[in-house]
Amino acid sequence: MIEFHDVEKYYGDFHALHNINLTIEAGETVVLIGPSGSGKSTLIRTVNGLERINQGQLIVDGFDLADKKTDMNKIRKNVGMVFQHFNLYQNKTVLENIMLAPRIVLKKDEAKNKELAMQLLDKVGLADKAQSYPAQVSGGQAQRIAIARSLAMEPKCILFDEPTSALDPEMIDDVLNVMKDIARDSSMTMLVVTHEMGFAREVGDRVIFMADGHILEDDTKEKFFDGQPSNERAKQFLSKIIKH
Ligand SMILES: Nc1ncnc2c1ncn2[C@@H]1O[C@H](COP(=O)(O)OP(=O)(O)OP(=O)(O)O)[C@@H](O)[C@H]1O
Repeated sequence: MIEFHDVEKYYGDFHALHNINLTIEAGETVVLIGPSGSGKSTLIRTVNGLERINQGQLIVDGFDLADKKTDMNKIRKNVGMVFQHFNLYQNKTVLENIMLAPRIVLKKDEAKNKELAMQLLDKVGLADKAQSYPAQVSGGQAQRIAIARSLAMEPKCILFDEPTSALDPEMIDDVLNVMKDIARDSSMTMLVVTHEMGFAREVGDRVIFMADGHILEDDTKEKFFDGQPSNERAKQFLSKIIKH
């Protein structure tokens, strides 16, 4: 479970997150949307400690992230992240990319590590790429490998920061389908920043709309898409993105 209580985040003088209060239950899939610069990335990056909060309380899986004594390595083991750019190690095979963190961080047994890595590659439809190098796969394939790499740590929660926005259009669906599979696994908590409203409609539990560092709307997807958001800016944003 993730709990934000009165969270504030500043970058120097710039107030990036205002009074964030939010509870995300284990297993939920929450989609964050909003205009550019509204604080979506900042918010999800606080969950694994990539950005520290300045005020308030943020509890992730029982750990208080505002407490300087909290061991951030424990958080990062439980909270995976997939970025817009996949950042695979170019000089390692696809299989090695997936096995690296569990080997180093979890000290996982080699045979078990390899078994899970191959299962995950199969899950993302790329078992035949195990011995390839990142330069030999497409962007969409690289992103699916990055997702498998994140899952190999067996996290309880996974954060996605615009995972499809750097991809060619024909590759987006393959990545979204992998993400939908993960979302349907009720044990995984997912926070997803995306403009893919089809994803939100199909597998999201909740939709959060942010603007200027504020959460202006936090609805079930049914209320957000079918019942209309109550916030005027959220309404305008929605009509714009649905049109495109
Ligand atoms: N490291 C940083 N230092 C200073 N300002 C930052 C930093 N990171 C983000 N910001 C600012 O904080 C605000 C929120 O940025 P953030 O990336 O969280 O927004 P976003 O909603 O994810 O935007 P986008 O959709 O464009 O990625 C923006 O005004 C951005 O310029």
